[in-house]
Amino acid sequence: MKIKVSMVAREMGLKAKEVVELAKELGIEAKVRGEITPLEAAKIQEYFLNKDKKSETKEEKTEIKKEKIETKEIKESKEEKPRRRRKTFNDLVKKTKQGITLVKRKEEKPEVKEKPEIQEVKEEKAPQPTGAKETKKKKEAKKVTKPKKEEKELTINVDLADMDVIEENQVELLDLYFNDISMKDDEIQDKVKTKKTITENKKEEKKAVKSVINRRKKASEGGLTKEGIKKKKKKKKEVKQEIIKVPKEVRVHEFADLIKKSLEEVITALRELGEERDKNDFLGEEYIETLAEEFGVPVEVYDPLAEFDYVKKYDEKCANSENLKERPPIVTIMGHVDHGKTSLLDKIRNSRITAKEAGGITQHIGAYMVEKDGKKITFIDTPGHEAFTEMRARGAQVTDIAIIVVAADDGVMPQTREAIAHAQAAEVPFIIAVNKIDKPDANPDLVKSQLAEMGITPVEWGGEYEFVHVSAKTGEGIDDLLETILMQAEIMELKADPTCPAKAVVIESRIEKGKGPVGTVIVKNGTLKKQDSFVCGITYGRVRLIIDDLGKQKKEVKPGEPAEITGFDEAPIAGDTLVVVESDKLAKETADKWKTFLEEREKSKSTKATLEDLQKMILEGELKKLPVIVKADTQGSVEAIKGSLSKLKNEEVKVDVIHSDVGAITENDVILAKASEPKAIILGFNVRPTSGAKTKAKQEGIEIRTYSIIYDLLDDVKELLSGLMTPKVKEEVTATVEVRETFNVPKVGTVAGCYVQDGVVHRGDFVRVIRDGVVIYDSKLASLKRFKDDVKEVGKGFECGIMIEGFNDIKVGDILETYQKIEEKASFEG
Ligand SMILES: Nc1nc2c(ncn2[C@@H]2O[C@H](COP(=O)(O)OP(=O)(O)OP(=O)(O)O)[C@@H](O)[C@H]2O)c(=O)[nH]1
Repeated sequence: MKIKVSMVAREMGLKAKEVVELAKELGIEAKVRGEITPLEAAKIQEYFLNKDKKSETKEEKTEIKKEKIETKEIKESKEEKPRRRRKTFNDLVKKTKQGITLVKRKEEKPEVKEKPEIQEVKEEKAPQPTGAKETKKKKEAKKVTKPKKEEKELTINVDLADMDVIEENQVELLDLYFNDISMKDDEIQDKVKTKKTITENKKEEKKAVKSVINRRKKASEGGLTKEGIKKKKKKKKEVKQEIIKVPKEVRVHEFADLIKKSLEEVITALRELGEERDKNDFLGEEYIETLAEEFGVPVEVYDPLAEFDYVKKYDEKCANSENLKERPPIVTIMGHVDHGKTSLLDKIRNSRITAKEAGGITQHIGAYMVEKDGKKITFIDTPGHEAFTEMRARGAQVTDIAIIVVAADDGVMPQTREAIAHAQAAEVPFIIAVNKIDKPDANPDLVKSQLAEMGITPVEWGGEYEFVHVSAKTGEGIDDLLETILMQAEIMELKADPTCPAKAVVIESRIEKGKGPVGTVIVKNGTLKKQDSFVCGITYGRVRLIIDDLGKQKKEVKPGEPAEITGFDEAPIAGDTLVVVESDKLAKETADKWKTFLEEREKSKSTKATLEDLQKMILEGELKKLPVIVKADTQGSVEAIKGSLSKLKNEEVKVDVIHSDVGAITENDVILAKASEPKAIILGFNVRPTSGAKTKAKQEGIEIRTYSIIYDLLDDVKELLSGLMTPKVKEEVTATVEVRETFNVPKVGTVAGCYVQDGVVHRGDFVRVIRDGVVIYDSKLASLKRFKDDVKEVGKGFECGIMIEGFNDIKVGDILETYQKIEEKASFEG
């Protein structure tokens, strides 16, 4: 990738001509309207900064140390360039998500506190290079990404070599002062994988639920309400009361039991908050807290998962590791049937064997490592996206980089699209390996244009995706592929701390005669050693044997490396995470707790339907989109449906097509739907699910809907979206009541003697107090009586006694307007 001189100039606050002159002084050839490499840009900038520094030093006539100068510059740049935008975490996320970008960010300097804001500059689209030039450019670009001593020595703080393509026409400079760039690699990885972190989701959930509660409580606002007084009084009592521990996921009836209230009381309290829930519904954390306050019961909400989640505990413990070291990338190969996935895996493995470990016997353990230019790469030996997504669905994402194999003589096929959808859904960057390039009818350009149509544009066409021409038969391009993988790994800065206890992911397992349960694991962090006690999902054990992919016994496994281990109590499940713990006892205890937790969670989830889940999520502000998978009989239908679905959106909800393709609904679609967060709904047009897909969908609680008329499909989706939208609340006035007398009842409050002028007053109605034509209070009826009896309703022309919740200042002559709130299902207009 090259950068326009004009753009470099703009970034430096100079004219292009001045940049050309600086370049000349450095012996770099540059033209005002020309382009330079990021490294050249970096050199120019450093040179310029140093020049500047010298002149400053002269002026001040003081010897200032280099670091000080840097700090000063930072401050100055902050003052001088207020337009600069600070690099945000989202930018980092964006960066890593976008497949291959071309350059590596440099080490940041954590001690520097000042952070200049970064300016976004527009880059004109690079012209599409052709032929030999194209290859040259690519090579040049690649060169820039390699760790160069020269680059490492640079002390400049804003480095154009750190430029990163963010959007097609944009180039952004990384802010090297941004402290978070020093985030541990695992953190970055984790954050990248889950676009929204759990904490973010929590915050949003809390915010959303709070806003629902606030909205619905609006009626009782405006002064010290009875509830408020109640709360204050009860708070005093709380001091003496025992704190009740309530699990985060609790049903209404379980909550009632825990706080020793009747189910009726809890349901009524919820209703008063505007929430219609039945006994089996789950309460959100916010409702638990609000209800507890209402009842004056001190509670402590705890997350049962946190107690059992050994992986989370491990991550917390090892989060601030200071011994991060580069680790090998973990690669999965995916693609259409017969496009050469297995052949490619074999070729890569054999090239390693023949070249390096001649005589070594390849052990098929489910993963293997190769070395290229002194760096290791781990390949997962099970090609295909099923295993990849199954693992993700189990919460473990082991793959760092995916290779999508496309046969050059066959082009993009359904499973190519599927594989891409799976990688994209998992936010795993991918490289396209255009295979069978040796074949006479190979047409790599066709593959490129087919993928470009899907938005997967090759780098040489100005896009972001690396395409590598390979032949699994002749071995052509394999080196290039490995180089590209390493380049991507470098961008991702995959790091781990080998000094920590190990965390590994199981990728395969089996029971072997004489050895017992055997599992292949890939270590994600720490070093796994013989005799380590571990927990692994619901199983546990102690590492007895470690065998590598060449069949050799080993004493330990380092981060990024695969190995087969024995010592499990039971066969582990692929996708489960193994974590080393202090003792066998703790390992067993943790595994048992995990098992209990999973069983409980399974029980509690079993009554929840997908749609209900979605609806609840949207009500709680968690969900803004309805994830769907579209399968249809022809490409034309797929496009038409996708086009129409994309238009179905409003400010609250929208459809998110996570995958679409021609053909029957398969088990893979179900797996993908399951791995989506939240689970996706599968829409079939003129196609049906296979029996395997039907069974799997039933097992996994995935909804499949099939249609033969597009309008029916769209109507149904609109209906679903309507169901997911927050219901509209309409007010309906029930009566107009005149206050004719007031009575002060000691310890009870003011009772208004009223006459119903119009309509019918109901117990439980809301009420507005109108004095001299102005609404002075909005609340609810606390009681409705005829003479001394509580009544359900009082009609026009009758007298009644009314008390208003939280309001005693009622006066003769006040008019009460009673009303009801009617929830109307929102209707999606689109
Ligand atoms: N000429 C040529 N043939 C290849 C190449 N790669 C694979 N093949 C052939 O293509 C066929 C399919 O290759 P596989 O490696 O089995 O393909 P796959 O994608 O693993 O297939 P499945 O495992 O069935 O999904 C085999 O006959 C291979 O010999 C290649 O680069 N060139």
